[in-house]
Amino acid sequence: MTAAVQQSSVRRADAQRPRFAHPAEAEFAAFLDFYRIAWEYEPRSFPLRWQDGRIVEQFTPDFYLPEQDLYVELTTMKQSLVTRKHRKVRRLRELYPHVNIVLLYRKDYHEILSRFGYGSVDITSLRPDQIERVLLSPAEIQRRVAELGQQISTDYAGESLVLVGVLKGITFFLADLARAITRPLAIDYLQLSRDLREGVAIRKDLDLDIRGKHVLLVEDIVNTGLTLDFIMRVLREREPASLEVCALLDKAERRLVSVPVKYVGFTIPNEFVVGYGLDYRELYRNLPFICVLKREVYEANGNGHLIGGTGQEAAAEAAEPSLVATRVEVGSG
Ligand SMILES: O=P(O)(O)OC[C@H]1O[C@H](OP(=O)(O)OP(=O)(O)O)[C@H](O)[C@@H]1O
Ligand SMILES: Nc1nc2[nH]cnc2c(=O)[nH]1
Repeated sequence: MTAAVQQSSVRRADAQRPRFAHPAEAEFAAFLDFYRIAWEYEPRSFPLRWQDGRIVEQFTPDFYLPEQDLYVELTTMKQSLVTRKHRKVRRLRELYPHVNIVLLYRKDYHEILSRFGYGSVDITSLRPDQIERVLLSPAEIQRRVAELGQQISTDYAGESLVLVGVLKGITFFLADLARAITRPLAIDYLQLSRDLREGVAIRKDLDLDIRGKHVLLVEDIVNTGLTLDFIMRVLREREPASLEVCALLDKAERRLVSVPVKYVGFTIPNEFVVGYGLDYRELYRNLPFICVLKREVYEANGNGHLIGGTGQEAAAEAAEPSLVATRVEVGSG
């Protein structure tokens, strides 16, 4: 079964956007949307003071970020406002010690990102303005990987399996998926070489004998399907008891060869993506989220940070604008 569910929950349609009391709030909401951080606007009021049993003062923080169970109150540099807000936040913390709240200045918006797993944006020399858009946040990836792990554990009940990862893009997905699967499993790796004249070949073969084993081939992304088709044919010859595929990302509209992908994390549009193992000329694998790069990042020739020479063409090809779609879907196998 493959269920396709629209996955734009954190980006709401204009009609659903609340009426913000202040432009700074609209700006903060846009910032959260860009990084695909879920938010609610003023969902709860906290009574702060009572008189004769009646509430005479209450505080409604601007935002609630459910993924971190965190309330955010925005503030400006205007001292009178800041002092009043500090007092309210202090009082709220006294009365409701279990409630997490931060008072946030505009200049500090980016600080909040580390709480949501975005700490590597700076250390990998990928500036936020080089990101066309964040396609999948760390939280979205982790939720889906957990679901895949559960489903695979159920499907392989009573069995053990061999996870075969295709290097190198698989690094983080395989590590996370393996820990989300509750069946006994072995892990092995394949690496391929690609040559324009000689085609695809195995550069690093499996260490394990997979004959009679339940093999789950794990890929970071399926695009044309040519890589997967080659690997499936090689592995089938070794007569495993079963052979299935789990791919984190599926660019279904790019498919040239039909390949059976039983478990799909996300069906994504035809854009060149990096992060969470996926590279552009060996960079950006360590981003904990998946994003589309701005064209100028991969069109800027001679960038001293870049390594290798094949990604640029792939990126340009994969980002063919006429084929760009705008949806991300979640599929379950
Ligand atoms: O469906 P296809 O069109 O064949 O493309 C999918 C392949 O491309 C990527 O590998 P890449 O060559 O980028 O290697 P890497 O994993 O080392 O980054 C990915 O890991 C798949 O193996
Ligand atoms: N990094 C990366 N590798 C790919 N291989 C096929 N498609 C992609 C992509 O979008 N990003």
